[in-house]
Amino acid sequence: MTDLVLEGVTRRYGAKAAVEGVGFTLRPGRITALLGPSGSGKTTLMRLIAGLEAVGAGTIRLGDEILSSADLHTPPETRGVGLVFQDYALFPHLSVLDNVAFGLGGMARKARDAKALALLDQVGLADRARNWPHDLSGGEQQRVALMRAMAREPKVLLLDEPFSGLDRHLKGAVRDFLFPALRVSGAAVAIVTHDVDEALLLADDLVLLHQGRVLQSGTPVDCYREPVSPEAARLLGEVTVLSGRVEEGVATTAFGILPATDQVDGEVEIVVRPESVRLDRAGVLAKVVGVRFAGQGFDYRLEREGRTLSLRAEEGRADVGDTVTVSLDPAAVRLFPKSR
Ligand SMILES: Nc1ncnc2c1ncn2[C@@H]1O[C@H](COP(=O)(O)OP(=O)(O)OP(=O)(O)O)[C@@H](O)[C@H]1O
Repeated sequence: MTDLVLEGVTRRYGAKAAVEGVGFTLRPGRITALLGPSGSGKTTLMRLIAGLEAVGAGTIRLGDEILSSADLHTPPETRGVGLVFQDYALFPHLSVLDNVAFGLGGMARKARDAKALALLDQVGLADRARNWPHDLSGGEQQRVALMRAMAREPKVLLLDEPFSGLDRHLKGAVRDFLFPALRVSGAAVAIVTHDVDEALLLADDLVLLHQGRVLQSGTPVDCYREPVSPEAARLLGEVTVLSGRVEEGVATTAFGILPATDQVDGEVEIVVRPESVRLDRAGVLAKVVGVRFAGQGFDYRLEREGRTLSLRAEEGRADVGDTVTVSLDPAAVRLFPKSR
């Protein structure tokens, strides 16, 4: 099993770079989520890895084999890379079984059908083998499309928004079967998603993209807890960026002071997530300007000195207009020297 490695990958459309100097590694048996706002280059990267686009600069290699460089381009069909797009289009004129068997090209018919049936069985659809795709629900079609891609035993599997279009319940069901199956298959898997919670929950690795560049890559825990910049932090959920000033190891903010012994004196940006703000009798006064029930808890909007901040609390103890006392959790907030 081999790593898929991107180094310095650039692709331009006219004067504009859709991706620029991108490097990351997809590892066998691991699922890497590409996360980033619309237009950050996620789909372009998938197309480059699949070989549907040529790179302008940089290399894409599978182990020692170069798949793409400025002067070399392996065609998509010989890369060993499987691609499943959002609309997971099955061939409407082929049965469910034949759709999966389609991926098994060179085999004798009987062996091919037996293997396709075994794959369908893995996802609980063996009894639907003789159906037409349109007889199946969206979630079932999704599973068939994935099995069609997996039938070829790709070394790399790319999934572009595989869960968009599925309702919440179906998403859960598809994910529960899919992710363990993908890890066992040993393929290096990349998944494009807009859903931050999904990426944090399910991926082994993240690649955070912004304007065609990688802001940060690493495990979900590392990316969430140790963002490299306020921009990277913003990609993984709600944050407030407070400005502050460090003097002699102490940062002063609108919401109180923080230890900052590892910071040089000067202006800083402080990344605060809702769960890094605590209701604290010893804290500073803040006014509640919004309360929202969020299922597992309550989201408060707090205001102090003209700055607002979100706080997540288990109990709904305060209403709009109330005053509460809060502090920032020094272990959970992150300070960055202010970029000029
Ligand atoms: N064929 C193309 N011609 C011109 N520009 C393109 C082309 N494909 C992509 N781009 C541009 O490259 C940038 C990256 O696009 P890409 O589709 O990769 O982003 P994305 O992160 O997948 O976005 P989304 O989440 O909206 O799908 C965008 O600015 C897009 O307009």
